[in-house]
Amino acid sequence: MQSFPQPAGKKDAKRKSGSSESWRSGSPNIGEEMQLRDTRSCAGSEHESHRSLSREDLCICRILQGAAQFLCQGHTLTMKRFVHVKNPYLDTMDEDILYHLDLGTKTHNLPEMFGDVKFVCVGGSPNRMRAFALFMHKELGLVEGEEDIKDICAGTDRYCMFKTGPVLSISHGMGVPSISIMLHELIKLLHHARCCDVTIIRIGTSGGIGIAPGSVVITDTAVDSFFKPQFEQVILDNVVTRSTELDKELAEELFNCSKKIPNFPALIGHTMCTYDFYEGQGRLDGALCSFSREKKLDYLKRAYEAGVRNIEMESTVFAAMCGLCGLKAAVVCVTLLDRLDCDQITLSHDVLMEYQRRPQLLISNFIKKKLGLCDQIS
Ligand SMILES: O=P(O)(O)O[C@@H]1C[C@H](O)[C@@H](CO)O1
Ligand SMILES: O=c1cc[nH]c(=O)[nH]1
Repeated sequence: MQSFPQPAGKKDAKRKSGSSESWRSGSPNIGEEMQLRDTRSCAGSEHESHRSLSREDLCICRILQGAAQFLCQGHTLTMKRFVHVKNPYLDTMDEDILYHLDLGTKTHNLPEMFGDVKFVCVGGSPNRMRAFALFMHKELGLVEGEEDIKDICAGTDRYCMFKTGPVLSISHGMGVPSISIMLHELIKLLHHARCCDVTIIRIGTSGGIGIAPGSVVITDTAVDSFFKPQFEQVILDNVVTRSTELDKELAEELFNCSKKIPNFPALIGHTMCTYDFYEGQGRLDGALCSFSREKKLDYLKRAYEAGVRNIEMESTVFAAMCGLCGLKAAVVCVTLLDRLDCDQITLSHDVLMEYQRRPQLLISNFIKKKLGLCDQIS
């Protein structure tokens, strides 16, 4: 059974313990969730319902009532969506060292360095993420020279990070453990920097199933090796199941964006995330293989029937963590081969580079559209 610690002096907000976490993107923190529920119950009779509420609850009620009045008067209320962490211990820490990023709350002015970040793009390879930052820099028409785009995490060789305008580009290495460490520190970084309305997109490579190599798959749902939309996180000696739903509206928006790029093969589908490139993805060419070609094809065909169009190694934990912390998230991966045809990646270097640039082009167009630079769509 999982129990969440409460920092001293904080309201004792108990959450249902268990192995499944249902709180999702944009939903309030554990404590906030309870306050809002109370708030809704006080809508009918102010006097009656306020009796059982604390001063904080009353305060929130008044803010919501004010907002409701504002809306009734015909105004549009835009709420900022902050990045939230779900760890009460963080508040009690004097300093937070983001070890693998070589950044910290005492050594760096994180709000000044990152406060304006609106788009975070992540991908496995450091070179790809550097290339993406340079490409974005040009596409945004920013004035400073390329040489100003330096690796912010140069003090460590674990990950690299580049910033151009409101876009942050970060490498995450290969596989769930590697991206998960990066995401813990990135999410804390965005939180410490008080970033709001952040969209995060993984731009990666993958193996396709039943689609032409070079296709760009925009993930609607990340699934595990059993085609389930979930990520199982082992916490102490418990398995906690987290949802891997991604933002469907964002996926649609990206798909619509892709239609405007000439000769751009893109589709929306499920993405399967595995813990291994070889046996885990049903390859016959690893150092170990204990299954037949028939078994492999049967598995991949069942994956296709379940809606899976590509396989990679990070999407489930990415979707789960971003969802829990209030980040609008998308996964956009190009396919390098059709796994129903082969296992080895035989693309020439040039073709591989061109394929890898496809998700970058789509995301660059999307970001420019969001920033109102539509006339500059490539
Ligand atoms: O973002 P990348 O291209 O690194 O994603 C996929 C999944 C694994 O990390 C890696 C395997 O080649 O590529
Ligand atoms: O087949 C592939 C290709 C790229 N990345 C993967 O995880 N699998």
